[in-house]
Amino acid sequence: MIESDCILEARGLRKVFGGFVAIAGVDLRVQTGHLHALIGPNGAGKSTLFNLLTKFIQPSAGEIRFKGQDVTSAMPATIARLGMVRSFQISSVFPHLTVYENIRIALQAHARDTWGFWRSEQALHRFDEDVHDLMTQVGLEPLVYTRAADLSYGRKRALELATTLALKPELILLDEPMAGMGQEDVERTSALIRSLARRHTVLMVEHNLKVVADISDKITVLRRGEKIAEGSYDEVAANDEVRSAYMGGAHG
Ligand SMILES: Nc1ncnc2c1ncn2[C@@H]1O[C@H](COP(=O)(O)OP(=O)(O)OP(=O)(O)O)[C@@H](O)[C@H]1O
Repeated sequence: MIESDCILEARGLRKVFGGFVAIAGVDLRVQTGHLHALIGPNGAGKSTLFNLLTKFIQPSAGEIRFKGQDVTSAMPATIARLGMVRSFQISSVFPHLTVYENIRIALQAHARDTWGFWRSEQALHRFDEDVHDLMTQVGLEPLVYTRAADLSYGRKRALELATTLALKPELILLDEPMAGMGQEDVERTSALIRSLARRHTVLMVEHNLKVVADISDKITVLRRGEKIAEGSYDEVAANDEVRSAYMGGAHG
């Protein structure tokens, strides 16, 4: 049985690619309200585990439960409807539309999915409050009429996050949210993710260990498809196996 404080649980997850064991029977528990990071050296299996959890690929063995429900065979769209949403992959930003329009379209898409209406201009104003709320949450309020194409890289990611939040997720999955960012954007984005984690559970794969140290509640460390450590940053950083995995020259 799954305890109620655990929003996502994987048991014995295994993925074999043509004889190569990429994930070798991993157990993972993501606690409700946590910002949980998945780290490990290159080739450790982070992306594979992430793709398994978000149902982009099917496990060779094992079980995945979201809010107690078995989603091992569910499609990505199904788990998204249940409240587990992967950002930066599912959400799409339209470059020629403004920040406001992009967020409103995401809200419309979600509403249509749920209710099957919202067509008239008048009805669109029903979204104004939610658009405003989401823009505020991700710090894009001053850029309401800026086209997505004209935003900095970090701001674009903030917009993508807003369109993810429009889907009303309970669990947000972030795949290397800081990838390709300069220092200023990294600082802004990590503060943003930390603030989102006050209202949502977040599971992220992230290479930037400073960010992971600064904002995570719990960290799972993978190496060669196996979980080698789990706990707070201080706990995993003190683990001999983790230290030797990172001293092997690979980065986080
Ligand atoms: N589709 C696939 N077919 C065959 N092997 C794969 C496939 N996907 C991943 N692998 C292998 O599984 C192992 C784990 O890869 P994965 O990309 O999950 O690691 P990672 O921890 O995300 O690495 P990185 O930090 O470099 O992104 C690697 O050895 C990789 O070559």
